[in-house]
Amino acid sequence: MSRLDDIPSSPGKFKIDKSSYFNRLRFQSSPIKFAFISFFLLCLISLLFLRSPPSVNSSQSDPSRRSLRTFTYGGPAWEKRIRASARTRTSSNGMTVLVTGAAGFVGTHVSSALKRRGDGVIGLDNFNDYYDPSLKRARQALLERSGVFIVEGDINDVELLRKLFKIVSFTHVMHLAAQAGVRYAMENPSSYVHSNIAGLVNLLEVCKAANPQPAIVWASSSSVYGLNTKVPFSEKDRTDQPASLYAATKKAGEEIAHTYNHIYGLSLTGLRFFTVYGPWGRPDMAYFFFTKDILKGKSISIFESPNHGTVARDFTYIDDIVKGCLGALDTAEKSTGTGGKKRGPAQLRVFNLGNTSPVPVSDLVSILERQLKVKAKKNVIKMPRNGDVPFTHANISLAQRELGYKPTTDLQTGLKKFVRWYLSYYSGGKKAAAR
Ligand SMILES: O=C(O)[C@H]1O[C@H](OP(=O)(O)OP(=O)(O)OC[C@H]2O[C@@H](n3ccc(=O)[nH]c3=O)[C@H](O)[C@@H]2O)[C@H](O)[C@@H](O)[C@@H]1O
Repeated sequence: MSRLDDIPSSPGKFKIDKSSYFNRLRFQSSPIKFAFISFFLLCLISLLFLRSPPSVNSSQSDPSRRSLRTFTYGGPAWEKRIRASARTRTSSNGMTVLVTGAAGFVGTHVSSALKRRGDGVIGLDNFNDYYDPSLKRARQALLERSGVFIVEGDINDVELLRKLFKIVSFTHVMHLAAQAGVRYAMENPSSYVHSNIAGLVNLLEVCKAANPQPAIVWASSSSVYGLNTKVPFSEKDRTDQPASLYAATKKAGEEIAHTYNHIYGLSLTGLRFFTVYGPWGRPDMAYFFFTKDILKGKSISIFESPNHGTVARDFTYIDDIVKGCLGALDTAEKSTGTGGKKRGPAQLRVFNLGNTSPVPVSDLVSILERQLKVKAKKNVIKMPRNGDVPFTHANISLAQRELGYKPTTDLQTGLKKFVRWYLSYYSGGKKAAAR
């Protein structure tokens, strides 16, 4: 029984009055009818508009829950900054590199190293808030002082990418923009698909259509080895058992790279980074937030594998990674296609960039304790089912042979540099870290 039927007095009359009123509206007054329908449609459109994802220059959408922002670009002053930043110092054989994710940890260091040696560099970054964007802004300011301009935009923005390729004839793309982090993939899976798969495809689409096509070097990850137990991890080992969605998207990226190399003749080099750390690092990584928490007197969780086994990582210092990136750019052959058509076989490579000496996480904590001169409040727990793997260990002989890659910084030395930077960046040490 509907609630209307509960009305005790004259329900018929009530109903008759109501229907005759609507009958009058429907059949006798077309202007009122028109106004009523228009108002209804307007409300519906507004509702749909408000519910749809925000547009970025109206050519892209961002399903990530974090990056709800729009970008503005264009104009003669903007183009002038791009041209200035892209200028090479050594006019003969300098590269012109588009660095995506330039305000990120590795992106900042690579951009700065390229600029220092005279290459032309244009950065691209969407400045999302996966971690404190003010750190990204500080890195941007650092790069600006050395003459690197970062364009604010997303790799999914096809119009922006086309525009950049129209203004600058990039010889290389160093693709570092990605949704990083292993554990966050369980919280926000779509951001990984958006950046690491859709974004990569979008970028490769623009690269394949460019004339000339650039050579592309991009960041894969040690996480592609997943549950592989054969150590040290070699590029020939199986990578078909990813333990996290993050790893799965990086593995997918390697397959996508194969496709674009095969169909369009794009020169592609994937670099499997092994837990990169150092100054200007990522606050979502363990060594970074352990430092912060130790200084704040907060307890930290140290994971252990089943049967009290240690969890270890082949921690790799940022300067060594930068050398590997530059080595990959320097040895990258030209793409063979033009304007979307393949003209011959092109280079396709994958390299491990690790340190070759895994260190237990508990040792990492001991080193931090010594350098911070503060005892950590340790909470040893069984590794949660969060996508983490128990250990990583790189075999780097291929990168050594082909890129001249030779890591020289051990964890103790690298962490010392990180801690020095951390304390000076969050000046005031303990006090500032507690902010
Ligand atoms: O090598 C890689 O490819 C990956 O390296 C890191 O991932 P991860 O090695 O897991 O680095 P952290 O998140 O800094 O963790 C380091 C170690 O600390 C452990 N950990 C982490 C968090 C925590 O609370 N406790 C803890 O013991 C982890 O299990 C891991 O063994 C990066 O976060 C990834 O983006 C990157 O792709």
